[in-house]
Amino acid sequence: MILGYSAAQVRAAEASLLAAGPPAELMERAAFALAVRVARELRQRRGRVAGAGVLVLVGPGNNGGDALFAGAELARRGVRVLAVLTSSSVHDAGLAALRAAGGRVVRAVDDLPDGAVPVDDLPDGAVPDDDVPDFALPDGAATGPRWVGPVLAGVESADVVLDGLLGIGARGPVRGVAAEVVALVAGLVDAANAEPGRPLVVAVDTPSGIDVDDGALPGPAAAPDPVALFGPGVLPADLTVTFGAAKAGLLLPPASGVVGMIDVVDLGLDLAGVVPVVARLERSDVAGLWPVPGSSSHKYDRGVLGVVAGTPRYPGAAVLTVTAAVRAGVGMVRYVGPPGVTATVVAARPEVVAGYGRVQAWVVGPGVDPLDPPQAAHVRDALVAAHAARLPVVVDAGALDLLPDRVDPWVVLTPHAGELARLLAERGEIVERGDVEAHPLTWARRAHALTGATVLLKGATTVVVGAGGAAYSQQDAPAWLATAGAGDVLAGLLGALLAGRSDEVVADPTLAVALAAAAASVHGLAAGRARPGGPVAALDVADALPATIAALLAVGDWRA
Ligand SMILES: NC(=O)C1=CN([C@@H]2O[C@H](COP(=O)(O)OP(=O)(O)OC[C@H]3O[C@@H](n4cnc5c(N)ncnc54)[C@H](OP(=O)(O)O)[C@@H]3O)[C@@H](O)[C@H]2O)[C@@H](O)CC1
Ligand SMILES: [K+]
Repeated sequence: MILGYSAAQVRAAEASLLAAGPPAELMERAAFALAVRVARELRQRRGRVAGAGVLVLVGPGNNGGDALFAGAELARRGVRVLAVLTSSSVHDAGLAALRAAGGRVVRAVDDLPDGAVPVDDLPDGAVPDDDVPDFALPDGAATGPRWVGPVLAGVESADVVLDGLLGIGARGPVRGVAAEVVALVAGLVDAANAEPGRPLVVAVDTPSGIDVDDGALPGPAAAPDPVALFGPGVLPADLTVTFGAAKAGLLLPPASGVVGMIDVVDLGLDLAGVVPVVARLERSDVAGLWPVPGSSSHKYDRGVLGVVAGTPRYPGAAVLTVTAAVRAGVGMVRYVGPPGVTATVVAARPEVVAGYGRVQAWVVGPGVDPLDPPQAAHVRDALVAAHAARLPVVVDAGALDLLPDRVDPWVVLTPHAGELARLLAERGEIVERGDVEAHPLTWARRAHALTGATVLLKGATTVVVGAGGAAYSQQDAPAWLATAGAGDVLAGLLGALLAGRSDEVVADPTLAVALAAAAASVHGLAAGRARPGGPVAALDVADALPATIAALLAVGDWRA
């Protein structure tokens, strides 16, 4: 499990370590680990470290200090290091170390005296002069500040760009020259995306331009400058090397989309007893949550799932939901719907039993039109019956419009951003889809507070919140999974999980939150397994569930 903490939690945990030893020691350890990680990337990309090019973007604080010390270590290993300073004062000891190791420095500050050259500190003989090459400005940038040329050349000749502009001290959108550097470098890297030699962007602790605590992207979303050269207010990373513990913002959307791989450097922080802001389940965690039948299990204790899904207009949603539940290993499915849809469902899945009966959990809503009286009545009946019998329910799609004001915490809502905005607006909040997308954790929490339900907010990164403040973020799905019917499969899969552990979920509703996160994870993994690297249809995802679950459980066994 990856645990994501707030900047304040990390600083508090660091305080005791800082009190125990010299303050520079932590930074040296962080920087050394970062340099080793970058060296590994360079070796993989080029076969050797010496002779590689690394561009280091340096901000005013300790994040810049980390980057400078790492740059120094890389320079000692024969890497051509060019540091871009975005502030008139940077970490002194880090800068001295970089200079001593033969690194070169460009000052990207607006207050250069007339006639000053932005490149300084070229140690005699340490680096050939042509290492900071001609600064040909592209069209449209000819009037840009003088540092633009060296930065352009630096990006062009870099194997790795190290983003040490801002870490956990960042507040709001990137300001000043650093914002221009972010925009320029992000634009250049993006433009080079299709090229084989595009530099790898490694974020130091966090990508600059994200909100470290809630994963928001407070800067401009697109080019602030009409010249296409300049990009957005964040520098997307391929790899984030984060120190001490993962920061919550790395796990939370939308920032989770710009952090790349996450590597946590252990600094020996003591976070015991500190409740993380958000958690991400890894495969072994999901395996541990899965209800696995024992030798004496029968279909009833494996869970019976009631499903109210589909209408004559959307029969496919019912087929997808029950197929996913059956494929996920539920003991039995009871389907409730109009006769024509029932016939289609039973033809597709002969295991399904039609009509009401005893169940351990419900899924209501996939493919249901809330204005379709018979199915809307079934949804309402199921919600009432589930509340009376204390049974978990997945409330999806059309059933979200039929939700009572308050529900039990073992009721799991599965909206996407637009549906969540509508649900919140109906409860008096002034919020639109874009607001939910910009601050998904905040609005999912609000929906939980207003309704009492566990809330699974679907997206490229899925956020789940619920009882006790528990929050998860899962990012296991390929982009191809954004396809019709994928939500129906998720609802059926989650229903199977809740039915399999129904009593435990009601006894401890935080389990509903974890199981919803597990379902989101398996959903994404199954999509990847169904059609690796290519388009995937919803039914393919459902069909890939048994093999996906088997592979997860094999990992679980191996770890045990
Ligand atoms: N603590 C530890 O033990 C360890 C910490 N470590 C490292 O330290 C990092 C934290 O360092 P930090 O506290 O110096 O903050 P950092 O992120 O460098 O930025 C602060 C500077 O940025 C400025 N600034 C703020 N917002 C801005 C914006 N939007 N746009 C532009 N500027 C902005 C802000 O200015 P101010 O707002 O104060 O005017 C201030 O000058 C941490 O992420 C990790 O890398 C590791 O070495 C391990 C040990
Ligand atoms: K950074």
